Amino acid sequence: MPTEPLSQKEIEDRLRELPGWSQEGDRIARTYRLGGHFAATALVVHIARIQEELNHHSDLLLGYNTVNLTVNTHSAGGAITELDFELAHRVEGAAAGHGAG
Ligand SMILES: C[C@H](O)[C@H](O)[C@H]1CNC2=NC(N)=NC(=O)C2=N1
Repeated sequence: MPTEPLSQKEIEDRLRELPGWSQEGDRIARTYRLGGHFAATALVVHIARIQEELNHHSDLLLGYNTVNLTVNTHSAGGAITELDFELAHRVEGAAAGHGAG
C-alpha cells in the first residue's frame, strides 16, 4: 500500500535515489534555487499542478529565488510513505526542466 508508513531503512534507501532531498524529522524535504523570482514562482505553479494530479500536497515555501518543499502523508498519521517519494520524483523531473539546482 503506498500510504503505509515506510521503515527508516526504506526511507534511507529511497533518499539515496534522490540527491538533494533529505529527511527532516517526519518529513522529506528539498530546497531548489532558481534564476530569479519569476522562475521560482513558475516552478511553484508547476509543482501545484503535479500535486493536484497526485492529490498529494507538500508544504511549499517560495523565497526570492528559492522553492522549499517538505512533505509527509497526513492520512498515514503524518508518516513518510511511498506517496511522498512519488511526489518527490515528479517534482525532480519538473525542476530539471526549470533549470533549478
Ligand atoms: C481528501 C484528500 O484525498 C486528502 O486530503 C489528501 C490530499 N493531499 C494530501 N497531501 C498529503 N501530503 N497527505 C495527505 O494525506 C493528503 N491527503
